[in-house]
Amino acid sequence: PESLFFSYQTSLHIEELSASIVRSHRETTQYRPEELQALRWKVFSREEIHAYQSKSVDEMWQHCAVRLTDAVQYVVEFAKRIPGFRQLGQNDQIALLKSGSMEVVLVRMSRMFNTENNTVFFDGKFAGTELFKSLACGDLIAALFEFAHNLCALRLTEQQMAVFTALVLLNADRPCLEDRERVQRVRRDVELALSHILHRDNQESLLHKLYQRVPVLKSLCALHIEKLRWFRQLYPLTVHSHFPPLYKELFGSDSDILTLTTH
Ligand SMILES: CCN1C(=O)COc2cc(N(CC(F)(F)F)S(=O)(=O)c3ccc(C)c(C)c3)ccc21
Repeated sequence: PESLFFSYQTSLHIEELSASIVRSHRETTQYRPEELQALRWKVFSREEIHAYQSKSVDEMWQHCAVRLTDAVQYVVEFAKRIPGFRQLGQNDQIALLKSGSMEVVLVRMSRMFNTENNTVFFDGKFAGTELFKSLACGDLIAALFEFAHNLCALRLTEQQMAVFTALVLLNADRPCLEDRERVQRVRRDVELALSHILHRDNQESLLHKLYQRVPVLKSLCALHIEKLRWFRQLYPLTVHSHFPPLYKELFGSDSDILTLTTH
């Protein structure tokens, strides 16, 4: 009957959509899970930790800003490969990336977390919270670790992570979107893909656990922006002349959207 054919067509489309998002995820993550697994016990020595802790606040912030910008660039690449994302208006693509890229970086950081010794992958090895002391934002670091730990504990597969991060980006409620309905239409198919994957993995319960963590993502990003404002007041020159342009454009207030639109 008609309905059977229709549902077959839809599920084929959803299967293809999931596969293409997972492929994009694999192509745009800096480290494969197996690489991180192999490195999981490479931790920093006391001397190395001391070296990081002796960096000045602005030096360590600059160091992290460069890494964060690098990670964001991969997220921009991932977004561009999500079917339907490129068909959105240019301004809407930028609005989604401006508000969502940090959230995706934070979700991806949970892949780089080792829950056994509470360390996160940083600069090639696994680091505990004490290494980031010179950032002088212990509350942000603690919140980052807490978030990464809780999400890592859900043991998402790469496929689940891939489709979940696509959903984080395709949020029709973001500020200053010109065509919300269009974003919602692209999002709907990705929502079907996530429930299809979770159903197939027999892990439907993960769906509400993931959605429960979205508000924490938002508060973490808000805390990051607040810290960045604090830092910018203390070290305006460092931000002005040493922070990557993409970082300032995404997280700074002066949003000249040049860097984001370079293909
Ligand atoms: C302080 C600004 N900041 C945040 O507020 C949100 O998270 C961040 C991540 C990253 N990098 C991870 C990335 F490269 F994936 F982005 S990191 O330099 O490797 C790193 C890894 C781990 C930690 C604990 C920190 C503190 C840094 C950089 C900056 C931030």
